[in-house]
Formats: sequence, structure tokens, C-alpha cells
Amino acid sequence: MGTVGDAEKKPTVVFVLGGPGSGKGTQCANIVEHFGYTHLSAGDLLRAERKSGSENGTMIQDMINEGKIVPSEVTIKLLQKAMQDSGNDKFLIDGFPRNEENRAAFEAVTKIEPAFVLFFDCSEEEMEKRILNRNQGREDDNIETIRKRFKVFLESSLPVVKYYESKGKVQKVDATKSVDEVFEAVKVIFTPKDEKVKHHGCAIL
Ligand SMILES: Nc1ncnc2c1ncn2[C@@H]1O[C@H](COP(=O)(O)OP(=O)(O)O)[C@@H](O)[C@H]1O
Ligand SMILES: Nc1ccn([C@@H]2O[C@H](COP(=O)(O)OP(=O)(O)O)[C@@H](O)[C@H]2O)c(=O)n1
Ligand SMILES: [Mg+2]
Repeated sequence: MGTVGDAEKKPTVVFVLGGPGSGKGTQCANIVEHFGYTHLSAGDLLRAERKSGSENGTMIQDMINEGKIVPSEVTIKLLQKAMQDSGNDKFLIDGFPRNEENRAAFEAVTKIEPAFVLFFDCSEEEMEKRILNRNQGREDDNIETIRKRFKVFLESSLPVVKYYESKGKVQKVDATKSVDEVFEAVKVIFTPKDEKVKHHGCAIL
């Protein structure tokens, strides 16, 4: 791949994190439309793998219904395949890494460091309301499983956000606002700096 002297370029990866129902999928769809990324939702890939009748199907279903995190090996394989199949080199990886094992394994296997982490900060009360109104027929969108997912988020996923915070890589957005307001904040993060200057017409020379 690539021409002589053109070291193989690693893809750009943005991890999109936030609690269940914080609006990750919704905002990723907006980002894809405006910024040319490919959206890969780890949860969607796992649900598709389960439906495909894979040998891991039952395990995946059991984990999802308990709000537990599927072993990294399975999820990373699905992500790698989706990245290869996409033909793109810019990815929003939504809902991954969800724990330290996800994070360390992805880095070890792919050697990819995220460009940054987009973190949707939302209250539990708001997330619960949104999930209960989601109506996507998801078996894990019931109050009992939602509570388990919140617990896993606090105990296992937030430490990953903290890890990236310590590396100065987290872009936090207030996700309790409306879809449009959240996207306004997201747009600022994805718009290249020189274009921001152009739009505001206030370059400091
Ligand atoms: N900012 C928002 N305000 C109100 N509802 C929202 C907002 N963002 C998303 N939703 C709705 O909340 C539910 C969960 O959003 P989703 O994007 O699936 O979140 P996640 O992928 O983080 O679980 C969906 O029904 C979605 O339409
Ligand atoms: N990295 C991941 C992402 C999701 N999952 C599983 O998939 C479920 C649903 O994830 P999701 O990202 O679609 O859920 P939301 O945050 O969108 O509500 C999680 O509760 C986990 O059981 C996982 O095991 N590992
Ligand atoms: Mg989602």
C-alpha cells in the first residue's frame, strides 16, 4: 500500500464516549454528514454480529442483556473489519473503549492512538428519560438493565475518560442540551482552526 517513501498512514480515530443515552449515535450521524467520517458504533456492530448467527451470538446477547462489556477480542475484530471494509481513513468509534481492557487491547492490537476523545456529559436522569423513550426495540432498554449499564458506565467507562483527560485528549460537551445545541458545540470541535478564524473574521496576525 502507498507509494515509495510514503509511510503507510494510520487512520484518524475519534473515540466518542458518554453514558448510555447521552446522544452518541445521534451526534455521530450529524458529524458524518458534515465532516466525512465513518461512524462505527461498537454496540451496533455487536448487535449485528449476534443477529448474523455467529458462534459468539449467545455470549454477546447475554452480555448486552446484563449491561456487561463483551471481551475486547470480539469487539476489536468487528471494529477492524468495519474499518477495512469502509474504504475511509477517518472514523468515529462510538461506545468504545468502554473499559480499561477495551482501551489497552485496541492500542496494543491496532497501534492506533485516538486523535481525541469526544465526551458527552449528561445527567443520569436525562439519559434514563431518553433511553426509555428511544423505541428502537432494544432488549437492554428496560429500567433494570439501564441501571446496570449506568453502574458499568460509572465504574468502568468513566475511568477511561479520566485516563484520556490526564493525556489532555478529552473534548467535553454538555450533552443535556437539545440535539441542535449539542451539535453546535460539536461543530466547533471538528472545524479546523484556520476555518474558525475565517468564519469569525478576527485573525490575530
Ligand atoms: N440532545 C438530545 N436531547 C433530547 N433527546 C436526545 C438528544 N440526543 C439524543 N436524543 C434521543 O435520546 C435517545 C438516545 O440517543 P442515542 O443517540 O441513541 O444515545 P447513545 O448512543 O449515547 O445511547 C434517542 O431516542 C435520541 O433520539
Ligand atoms: N465496547 C462495547 C460497546 C458496547 N458493548 C455492549 O453493547 C451494549 C450497548 O452498547 P451501545 O453503545 O449500543 O449502547 P448506548 O450507549 O448507545 O445506549 C453495552 O451495554 C454492552 O453490553 C460492549 O460490550 N462493548
Ligand atoms: Mg448508541
